[in-house]
Amino acid sequence: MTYRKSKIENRKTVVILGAGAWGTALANLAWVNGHEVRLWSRNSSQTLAAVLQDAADIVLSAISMKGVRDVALLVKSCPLSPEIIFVTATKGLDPQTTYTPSQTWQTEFPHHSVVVLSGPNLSQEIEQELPAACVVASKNFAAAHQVQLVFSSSRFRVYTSPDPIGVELGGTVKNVMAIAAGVCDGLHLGTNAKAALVTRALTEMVRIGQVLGSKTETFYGLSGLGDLLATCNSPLSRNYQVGYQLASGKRLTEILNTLPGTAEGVNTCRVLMQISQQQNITIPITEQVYRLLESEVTPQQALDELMLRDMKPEYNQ
Ligand SMILES: NC(=O)C1=CN([C@@H]2O[C@H](COP(=O)(O)OP(=O)(O)OC[C@H]3O[C@@H](n4cnc5c(N)ncnc54)[C@H](OP(=O)(O)O)[C@@H]3O)[C@@H](O)[C@H]2O)C=CC1
Ligand SMILES: O=C(CO)COP(=O)(O)O
Repeated sequence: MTYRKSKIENRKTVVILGAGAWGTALANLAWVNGHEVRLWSRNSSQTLAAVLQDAADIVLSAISMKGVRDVALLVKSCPLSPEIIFVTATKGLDPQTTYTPSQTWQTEFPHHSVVVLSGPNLSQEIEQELPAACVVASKNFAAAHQVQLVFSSSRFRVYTSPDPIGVELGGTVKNVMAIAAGVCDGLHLGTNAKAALVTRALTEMVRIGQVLGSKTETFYGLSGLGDLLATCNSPLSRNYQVGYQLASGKRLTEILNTLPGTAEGVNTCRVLMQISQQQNITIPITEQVYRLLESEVTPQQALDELMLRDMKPEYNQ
């Protein structure tokens, strides 16, 4: 599907891969700014090669994590301009490689710039034209700035960052924390418990990020704390919904069968357990979410495990 609007200066051709909730919302943001937008999904009538022809400037992937590698390989099989900037908006981790989406794209396209787009961006609110902000992060500032120009508007404020992995990990790990927050609210544990959970969740995100090569301050920005607050506090979040419904006693398969769209936190939790074992990272909240998803503990048992961990200082010296 191709959308065209009136001519603007510096008009770009933006190909969006993935016509789900987030891909469609991002397509609209670029389109209202006057760019040519082509939206592609695996069910499209047009082939990917046809959509990518005539020198697309930006190729943005909003594919669920499970499809990222296959789609990246499909893109690689098409003729491409060497100038194309890849943007990834997926929040997940590859179970086979443990790579982030940007690492997957960069591996397949080592000579192209890759930009991560992430932030507190519940797609339903963005579709309602409510104001929001996000971060675009890349090792190549010029590429991040081009993406900033394409998506910025009076209702979508876009910041740049030089820390793509940090920005990506914030959006990815908080999905696991949103499952925990949903459990917390589903069990009606109160405001104190929720504040403690979200605060310790941020500490856990920083700890993971430090081992995986991110800047600590990135986690205190929009893509870390910002996205954590949005998803841990909104019933619009699918990950929060997973936790909330687990707390009511529903089984995971039953919840996922009726969930609208993707809850990446379920898969991310499993990959984080793999990474924590390989890298020896302490991730108590993620571990309890994992055990809950695997039906090894009840929500109440998961809570007890977290409350009765060994006593320790708030910050390790
Ligand atoms: N919705 C939101 O508020 C936000 C979502 N995100 C992230 O964006 C990503 C997509 O989320 P969202 O749009 O909500 O999810 P949806 O489930 O609505 O859409 C997922 C998209 O990915 C495609 N897809 C899934 N599996 C495959 C596959 N194996 N091969 C090819 N394509 C595939 C789907 O195609 P098909 O329709 O054919 O199944 C669909 O186009 C997730 O990583 C999510 O965490 C980030 C910020 C906000
Ligand atoms: O990432 C999101 C908001 O920033 C969307 O969260 P969910 O995938 O949990 O719906």
